[in-house]
Amino acid sequence: MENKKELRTWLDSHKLPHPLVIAGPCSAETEDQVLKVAHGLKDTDVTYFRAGIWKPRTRPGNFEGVGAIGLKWLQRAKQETGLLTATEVANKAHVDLALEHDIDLLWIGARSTVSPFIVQEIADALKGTDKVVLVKNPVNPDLALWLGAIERLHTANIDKLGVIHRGFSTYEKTKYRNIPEWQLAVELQDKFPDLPLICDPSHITGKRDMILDVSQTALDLNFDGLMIETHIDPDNAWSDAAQQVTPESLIQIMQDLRIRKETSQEEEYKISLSNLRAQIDVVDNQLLDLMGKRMKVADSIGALKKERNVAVLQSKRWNEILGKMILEGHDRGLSEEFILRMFKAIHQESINHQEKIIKA
Ligand SMILES: O=C(O)C(=O)C[C@]1(C(=O)O)C=C[C@@H](O)C=C1
Repeated sequence: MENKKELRTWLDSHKLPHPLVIAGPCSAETEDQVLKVAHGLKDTDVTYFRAGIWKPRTRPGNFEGVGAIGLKWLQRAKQETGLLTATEVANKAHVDLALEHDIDLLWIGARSTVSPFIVQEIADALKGTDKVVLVKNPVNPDLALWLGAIERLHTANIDKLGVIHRGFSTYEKTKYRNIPEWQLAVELQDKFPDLPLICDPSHITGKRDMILDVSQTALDLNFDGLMIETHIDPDNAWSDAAQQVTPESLIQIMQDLRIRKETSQEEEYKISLSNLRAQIDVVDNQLLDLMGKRMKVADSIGALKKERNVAVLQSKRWNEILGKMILEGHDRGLSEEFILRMFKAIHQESINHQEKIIKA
């Protein structure tokens, strides 16, 4: 599959003066709840009203969605508010029911994107549909798997496509529910600049007070839209209570977000930017020179270890370096997360260099 301008047509046809907004409750709970949220979102920046009808839950025994009856509530919400409708589908039966009820936008969830069998089943069921179909990233940070799902839909003649970035599962405890790994979204934009890219800050953060911040980062990275879980009474929601916001908060978030232009044609801006970029180029070259030098020292250590028959990995020394660099980095305004990533990569490269020498 190749990038093409037409991938954006469905999004551009909305002619929005702001990012696309998809909002609504994590789960449809009752008809009254669905309609109240929808009315709260009427006449706002929201274009698509979302609600989960079938909920994939990590453990059994939790609320798993109201099922097909909720699709009727979505239809009623559309009639009463004019909002287009959206829901998640995870198999052929869901697709058939969603199409029967004329749902406007369907998305494939992160737990389905990991399974090529499921994605293919959904693509076959959707063949040739004129509905919008969005694919959430797989739970693991695998760009090829994510794009593979898009390709299956594209091959099934589905033209109105897009992706949703909802972050990635990790065993490590972080401030996020699902870590954003923004570089994957940046890589995806490099490959498919015209494929609409939506951010789901609700699932990335898991906490409503972080949603504005993550949404702003997404817009700063040229995302085309946001999917934000919105509930009339978030604390008492039947699923994902901590990450839902009220319609009023959503309106406030949209007001607080700064929408920046992709670039500026002003001469002064262009001159300042090119000066600064020249400085970045100089520093990048210095960084490479230093890395090259460091690896030469590692080569010498490798040769010494070979001579004395000593193991390459020296955990004590390595942990000392890490601890010291985190402190030094902090003094220079560098985050611990960045220092860890950078030095882990440097350490790995140093080990690779030494291995080469020891095995020679
Ligand atoms: O100090 C060593 O023994 C090294 O081999 C160097 C180095 C490093 O690159 O800093 C590499 C591997 C060890 O695990 C520890 C540190």
